[in-house]
Amino acid sequence: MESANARRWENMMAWLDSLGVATSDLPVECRRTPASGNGLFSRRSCRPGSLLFSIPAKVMMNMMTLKPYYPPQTVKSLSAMQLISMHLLIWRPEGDDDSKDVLFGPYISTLPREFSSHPLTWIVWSKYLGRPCTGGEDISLQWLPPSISTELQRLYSRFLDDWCKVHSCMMQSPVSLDGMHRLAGIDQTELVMDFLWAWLNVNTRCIFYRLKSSKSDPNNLTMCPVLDFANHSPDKSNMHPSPNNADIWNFAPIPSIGEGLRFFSKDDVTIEENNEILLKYGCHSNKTLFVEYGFVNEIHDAAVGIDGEVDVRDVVEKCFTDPHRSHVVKDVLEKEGYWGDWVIFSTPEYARPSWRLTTALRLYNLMSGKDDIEESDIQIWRDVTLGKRERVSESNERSCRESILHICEVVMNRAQRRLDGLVTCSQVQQSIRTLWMEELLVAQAVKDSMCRGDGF
Ligand SMILES: C[S@@+](CC[C@H](N)C(=O)[O-])C[C@H]1O[C@@H](n2cnc3c(N)ncnc32)[C@H](O)[C@@H]1O
Repeated sequence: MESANARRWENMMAWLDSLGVATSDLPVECRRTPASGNGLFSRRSCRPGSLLFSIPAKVMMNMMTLKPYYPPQTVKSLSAMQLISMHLLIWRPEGDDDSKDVLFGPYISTLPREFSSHPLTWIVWSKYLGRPCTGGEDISLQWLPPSISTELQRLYSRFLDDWCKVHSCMMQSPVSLDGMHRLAGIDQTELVMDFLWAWLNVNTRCIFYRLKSSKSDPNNLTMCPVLDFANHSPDKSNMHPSPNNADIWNFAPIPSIGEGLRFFSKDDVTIEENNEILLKYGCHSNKTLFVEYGFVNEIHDAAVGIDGEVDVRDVVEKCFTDPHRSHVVKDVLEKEGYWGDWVIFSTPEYARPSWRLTTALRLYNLMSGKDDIEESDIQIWRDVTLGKRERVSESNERSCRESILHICEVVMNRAQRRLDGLVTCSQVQQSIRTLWMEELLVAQAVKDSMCRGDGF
């Protein structure tokens, strides 16, 4: 590990020790990985189901541990995401220095110092600075598949909403922390860039942590030292958190900051010395991984078929060429809850359009050649959606199959063109290639399935 990283890790260990967390015998440590930044590695062999490390509640950064240090109206008006991001904004380390936060400084100092390879950075740079991101990848946002761009715009809106909220909150009820002096001297654009750094740290590192009485409360999240060095693997994860009482009994934790978290090796896995400790962040698509975390799962063996999906909404909307028919179809689909979220997907076992996509195409094709749609026709279509009948008609099914084939052709052609154009390959470009490759392979698999006459 580079010396700065090693020193920051050691400082965090000393800080944890000072707060009563025994770290001298910790079986894990931070090391540099070839392609995933820092990672967590085992210092010795760990038996299946053994405790790897415990993180007490008081060293986690979340709404409850930050609450005592901010005015009540600030805490009340901000979400957990916003409050933690604001705290990081205030205490962002300057240059290569350590964070001056007396509460969480040694932890904050271990966080990544920049996010130039994260796609949200490219969008914020282009909007605020009017130029591509430097010091990282000169990647044009135009290279991204359309559904990724749409999702990235949504992330950008979330980021902007949080920034507006934090900014107005800091204006209305100024926080009297020493760290505010640093912010007073910087301009607005720099401030947004600092908030971007803070927000991306929270968004890429926060985990679910029960703090509220409702399980689905969005404020049930925390930053967790040590754990947040763990990288993701979809199929080789060897660690899991153990549920605590609040999770098991489904109530807000006592005490209010929670009981902390304990992490175990999986019951069927022996972790050998020097193995990387990996978590599964969730069953996320590559679209989500790329937009939220800035990386993708590699495609390992395309020959056996891939687990993948392609959001084809933009292609479908372009297929809806007849403006009158499209308008009526959109109306019905919106009313019945079937507008958008249309994907084709594949697994090694099968490939097909999603039910929502098939449902939309059935309705569109039902209207083929008609100026208007009869309620009785809609009822037939509705009966299919409700499982009361299998199909609208044989010819409607054939037209849908043709529409799906057309969608696959469009997706394959544009993916191939993009892949031909993306020749130089940095790590970021490799991720973008993987996104296009997934589009190509999934569309090919769905096309093959349609040509074979498989049901959908
Ligand atoms: C919780 S942090 C993990 C620690 C992080 N690697 C670091 O250097 O601090 C999550 C971030 O790690 C990186 N990451 C995690 N798993 C990865 C993987 N399988 N491949 C590439 N990058 C990964 C991504 O940048 C992601 O946003």
